[in-house]
Amino acid sequence: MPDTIFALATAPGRAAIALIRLSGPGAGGLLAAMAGTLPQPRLASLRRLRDLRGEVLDKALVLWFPGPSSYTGEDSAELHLHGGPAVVEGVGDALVALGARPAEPGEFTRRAVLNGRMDLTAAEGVIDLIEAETAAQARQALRLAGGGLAVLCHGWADRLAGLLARQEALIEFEDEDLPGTLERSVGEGIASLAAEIGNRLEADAGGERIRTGLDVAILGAPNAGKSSLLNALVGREAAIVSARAGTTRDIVEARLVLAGLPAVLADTAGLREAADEIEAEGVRRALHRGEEADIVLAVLPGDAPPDPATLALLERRPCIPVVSKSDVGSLPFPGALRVSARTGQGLEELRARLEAEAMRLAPASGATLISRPRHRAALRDALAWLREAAGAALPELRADALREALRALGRLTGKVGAEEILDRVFAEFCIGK
Ligand SMILES: Nc1nc2c(ncn2[C@@H]2O[C@H](COP(=O)(O)OP(=O)(O)OP(=O)(O)O)[C@@H](O)[C@H]2O)c(=O)[nH]1
Ligand SMILES: [K+]
Ligand SMILES: [Mg+2]
Repeated sequence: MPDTIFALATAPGRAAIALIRLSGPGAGGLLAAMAGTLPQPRLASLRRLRDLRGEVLDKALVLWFPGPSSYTGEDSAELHLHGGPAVVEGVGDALVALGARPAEPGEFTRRAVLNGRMDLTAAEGVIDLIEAETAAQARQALRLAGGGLAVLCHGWADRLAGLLARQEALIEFEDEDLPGTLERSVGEGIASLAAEIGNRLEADAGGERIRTGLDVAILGAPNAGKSSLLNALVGREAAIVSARAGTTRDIVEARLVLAGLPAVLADTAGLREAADEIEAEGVRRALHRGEEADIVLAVLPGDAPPDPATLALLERRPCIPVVSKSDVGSLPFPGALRVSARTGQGLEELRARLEAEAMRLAPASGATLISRPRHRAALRDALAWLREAAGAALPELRADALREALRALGRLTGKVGAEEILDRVFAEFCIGK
């Protein structure tokens, strides 16, 4: 029998209200012991809560959610306490004395998954919703938490199971006169399923970026005005600016939101022949960041000829060329945006360009469901096995491949290999959820 667990579900510290949740077979007994009697299910009741000695701990709103129609699927309760640390501690102590134990991070949602109240992808949506910093992220998380991916996967798994059953019939009754249409229909079923999964993978290409946000890097020669540009874009003095070349030696990060997506804007050390090992490390970090970033701003000072290192960078990867210091010079450069951190000229256009790029990389329509590498890997696996099944030379091999495709979908929804995958997923959770 599972333990009865409890946790503070609201943020710790002083607040108007602190919410403690309870879940497990002992939840009803605990609630009755503290509140006198069990209140009516799902109706808020005002009760005095007492400890084992009968001492009043708080006057609180309590809710009773008998299983299985609760968040976790178990008997559960909520205590809406006055939000002082002493009240919360007193109630926690009383719950422990009555036999409950503090919950592990994510343990409530984990129980919900184990009790079939939601699948693993919906649980991930719950974490994402808690972590969401922008509207686009929240929309994506809500769709996931609402079972958007789960419903798709269950539909695919059902069809796959049907195909597998027909394929097995083909094997079992090989000598009998099964209609050739059966074999053909299995083949067609595999092809249409593969096409659907493939389309979804393609349509959701930017889904992971919506969840993780975008990486934007500013690169260019020393004194090109990179740090000034960072500060101008984020509207504060995040990086040190000076007339001395080589001011920035390490990466300086600042956050901003682009078209509803969180982004990290990274200022880097100027690209140059380094004079010592610290400078060399700075340049190495800059170049590395430039390779990894989703978007690179290649800054060329408007009052000097373009430098070879920045030109080489522009050759190597797609960048947005930016001519800086447009108030003092206007180097002609094809396709470049002209900006001045000093006068603010061109900053609006640069921002618009960044937003357009962000939308191209991660369509923030909220229509995406694939939001993690785990989702993509499992669907790619399922797709690879479907293709294997389509090309299989023997009926037995085709059945094996279909079984593997079904397992891949099962890993995605948490039906297969649950424990270890659950551990990994719930490691991200906070306590009380
Ligand atoms: N006139 C003018 N000067 C600018 C502008 N932007 C930067 N500067 C000046 O250019 C010099 C270098 O600016 P930084 O922002 O430190 O340049 P950086 O590329 O970060 O330099 P390093 O970190 O040393 O590589 C400073 O003296 C700035 O005041 C601008 O838009 N117009
Ligand atoms: K500088
Ligand atoms: Mg700098």
